[in-house]
Amino acid sequence: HNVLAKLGIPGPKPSLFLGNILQLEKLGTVLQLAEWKKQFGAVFGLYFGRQPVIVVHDLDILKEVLVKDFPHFTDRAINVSRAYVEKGVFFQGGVNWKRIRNIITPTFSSGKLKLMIEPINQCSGLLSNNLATKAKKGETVDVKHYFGVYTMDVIARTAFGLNTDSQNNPDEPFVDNARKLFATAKFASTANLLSLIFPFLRPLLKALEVGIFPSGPVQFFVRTIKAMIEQRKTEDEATRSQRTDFLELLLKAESEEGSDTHVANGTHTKVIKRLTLEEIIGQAFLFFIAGYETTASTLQFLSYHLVKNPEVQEKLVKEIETHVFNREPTYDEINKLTYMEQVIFETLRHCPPVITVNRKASTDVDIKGVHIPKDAMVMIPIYMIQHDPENYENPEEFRPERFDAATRKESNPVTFLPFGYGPRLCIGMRLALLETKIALVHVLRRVRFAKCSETPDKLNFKNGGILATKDPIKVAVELVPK
Ligand code: HEM
Repeated sequence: HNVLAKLGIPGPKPSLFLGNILQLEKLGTVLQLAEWKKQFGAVFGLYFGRQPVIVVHDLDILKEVLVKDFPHFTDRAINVSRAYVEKGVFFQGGVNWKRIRNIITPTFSSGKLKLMIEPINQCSGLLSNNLATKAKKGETVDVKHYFGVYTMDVIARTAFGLNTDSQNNPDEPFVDNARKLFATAKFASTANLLSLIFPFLRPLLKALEVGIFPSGPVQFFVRTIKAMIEQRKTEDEATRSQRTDFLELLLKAESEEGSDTHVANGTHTKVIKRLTLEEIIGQAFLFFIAGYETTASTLQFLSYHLVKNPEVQEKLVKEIETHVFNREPTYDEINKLTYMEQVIFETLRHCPPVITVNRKASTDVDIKGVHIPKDAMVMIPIYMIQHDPENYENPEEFRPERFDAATRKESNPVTFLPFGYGPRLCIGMRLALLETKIALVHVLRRVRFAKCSETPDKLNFKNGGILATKDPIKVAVELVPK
């Protein structure tokens, strides 16, 4: 606990075993980080157990960490310790991260996304029908629930070719298990705390299969993915060649031949391009969890902002009416909805679903007078950066114009980080934007979001690394006359 002070990096006093974890848990990441920024400035240090963490708000330093010095900051400092899950590209580091990332990148190309338009339109059609039914009954809506079942259906169809009907089937196990995964996933789980305080316990915790994610839902997803893979292997060539989902692309990579040479610190390593079965399951699991919660949260916060800013909702509706006639939107039409993109970006600025991301230094690095020691974690406080009045004037106001083409051109890209930045940027970003836009086109043709007596005046966030409100966000939905 002297490491950072010796380097002249100020910060709150850590407690003996836990460091500063309990302070973050008690006040919540958003409020506690804001408090410390006021006290210690743009760069300060804390400890997760024994792990030194340098929290950086300085945009120049961040750019170096995320882009220019990325070779020294490729890894995240996250310990998931659970079979299959840890193989997901999000959790991998170094050579393995690069290999898996290269293999799965084509899965999210524009060509592949175009193939997903049809299933996403189908899921969005169901979503708008369900919201219209609620409107007819005059009932209020828990928006997270409706958008959560929508994003689960989208990911099940686009990633696995599964025709789940989470939107109409309240017992659909995918949604139930995904919800449990996030409701109980805790950074401050006993297992995680133990592994931070006593790093030598990590192999034992791994063997015992304990980590951030609860075991029941993880086992459900792993079992389901394994069964889907087995099923695919029994299908004939013709059936499989029709399949265009992510799982099929991952399975193709299982039989891929060839190798690449990876060069790091003057050492050449031969890297096999192929994915192992365990790695395929890891990626498939990751797509489920990454694709569900984040996009559902975005739609949830967006509808809340539309309720609070009716003029934005009307402008959005006008744009939809101008560009997308009364039928399923095409890929090109979706790309013309520039105001909608501004509204989505402003939502992601105001309410980034992921509050912070981290990078771990693989060697000692000096950036702008700050010495970052080997193995220290650099924390990128996304929420704070996007709410800093130096980066955005009156940051608490919802103003989509901040993202019009001219203003964006002038702005520093490191001030907008909802999908991260640099070579480890979110791989599903374009899919997330696409499904958000298609959902909005369908929904706003049928209903408008409006305030009800249960709509909160102010969002009240829970503790944790994912931005979630303490109480469900409820709004009214009003039917658009035909
Ligand atoms: C609005 C929705 C989403 C948000 C806000 C979001 C946010 C993020 C963030 C902040 C990161 C870390 C980036 C970094 O470290 O620089 C990330 C990584 C990732 N995301 Fe997303 N995400 C979203 C949707 C999706 C979807 C739909 C998928 C896939 C189905 C996905 C898959 C991934 C993967 C695989 C990574 C790990 C990339 C790597 O480590 O190389 N995300 N996402």
